[in-house]
Amino acid sequence: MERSGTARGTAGLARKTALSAARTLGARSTGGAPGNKDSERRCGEGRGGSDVVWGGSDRAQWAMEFPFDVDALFPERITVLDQHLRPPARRPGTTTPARVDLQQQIMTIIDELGKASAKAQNLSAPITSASRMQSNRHVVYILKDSSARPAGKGAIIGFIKVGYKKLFVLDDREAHNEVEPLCILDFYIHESVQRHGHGRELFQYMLQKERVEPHQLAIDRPSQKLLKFLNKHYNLETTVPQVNNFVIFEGFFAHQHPPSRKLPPKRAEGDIKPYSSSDREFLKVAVEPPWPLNRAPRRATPPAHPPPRSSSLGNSPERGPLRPFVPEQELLRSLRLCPPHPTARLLLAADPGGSPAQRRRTRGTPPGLVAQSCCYSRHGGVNSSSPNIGNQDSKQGEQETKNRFNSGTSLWNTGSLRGFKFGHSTNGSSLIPIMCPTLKPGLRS
Ligand SMILES: CC(=O)SCCNC(=O)CCNC(=O)[C@H](O)C(C)(C)COP(=O)(O)OP(=O)(O)OC[C@H]1O[C@@H](n2cnc3c(N)ncnc32)[C@H](O)[C@@H]1OP(=O)(O)O
Repeated sequence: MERSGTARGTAGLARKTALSAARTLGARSTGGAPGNKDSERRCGEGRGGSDVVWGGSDRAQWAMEFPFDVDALFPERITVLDQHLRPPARRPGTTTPARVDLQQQIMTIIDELGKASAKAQNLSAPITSASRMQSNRHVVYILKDSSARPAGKGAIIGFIKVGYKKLFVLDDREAHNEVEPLCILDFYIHESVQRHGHGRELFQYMLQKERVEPHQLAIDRPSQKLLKFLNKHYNLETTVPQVNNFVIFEGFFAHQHPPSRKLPPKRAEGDIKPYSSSDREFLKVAVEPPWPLNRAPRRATPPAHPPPRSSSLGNSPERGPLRPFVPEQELLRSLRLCPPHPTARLLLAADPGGSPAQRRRTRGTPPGLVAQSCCYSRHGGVNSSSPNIGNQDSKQGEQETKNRFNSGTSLWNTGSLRGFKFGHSTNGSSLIPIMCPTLKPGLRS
């Protein structure tokens, strides 16, 4: 009996929430100082022309309303939630609904905040949701509006989500450092109350609770607004260029006390992971690389979404989408299995017999071919500028190349791609990489 009652309650709540979401992000953007109804006026300037109510009072508070009592759910002005999403202890004397209902309410709030934040940042999908919270060790700080009770239920102003992440960051001498700083992962204040100091209040509270200094933080793809915010309130301006999506500021390496844990010293370049996983990775565009790299197995299939953010400042956020790193051996294996590219076939057809010219070049391939510098081209194709062209009689080179790939056929250079040189066997059966000299972690689109 009780169960079905709870289920009905949850379904009712979900229905209400869905209705509400259809109106304005699941939570009604409503505001207005209590007792200030006369000065209220409706306007369509809110998000998506939603039912935002504007008030004329200086003390007017605006925020996100929910169809349940947010004020009772979150007794404190700022509530801290971890992956367990445990409802905070309620004020004495308040009726206590079933725990499952309270948790459902918390999940609704987080989901709606995540959607609102994504919309504010032009992200194709929320990076904050109840389910993502439950599956990560992140912490969310939620700021409620304690003064405005337009419907007697309180309202939510915004949130900040943080979490520790292992990152590979470059210092100002471009040395790699493996660290685990506290990262700002998502941050949002409702549009109607931005630039009222709420962001600072929340940020400051988080800094105190987490016991960190602003310069010790890493920021996951900060927006322009956040960069300005950090500059204004914390004098954070000069960034240390990175090859991943995180932004760190000058001073990050100055104090290596916790929570930024410096891990063992610089490794050989090849051992360093090419990027540090951002919470926004899953939003990235699946940029199809030219064949044959597009045949390489991927660890994750990124959804085909538009770029996660259009406006970002600094070095790291402006970089193009990163792709999951394909281990070298895996890549080589898959490349050997790849069928020849149609263009390669055409070239071969136009230049029958694997092209004597090509063969001559191949014969001239010196041993140095396998250690040329990387000359990445998105378009691949024939690399006529190869410094190897013209060295025709180096049998030693040919032999070395043959031995390297056990192919038994001669190779000609068809181009280079992301640190790999590609050669095509003269029987046209496969395009294979003939070098991978300096697979630099940072050299991505
Ligand atoms: C890792 C990430 O989470 S990146 C995503 C960050 N979030 C967003 O961009 C979502 C949209 N923006 C927001 O939610 C808010 O503007 C926040 C969270 C960035 C800041 O919260 P606020 O309550 O507005 O900040 P607060 O009032 O304390 O400080 C205001 C300062 O922030 C900066 N700022 C806030 N809004 C803007 C804006 N629209 N344009 C430029 N700067 C802005 C300015 O420095 C501003 O000072 P100013 O008004 O004197 O110019």
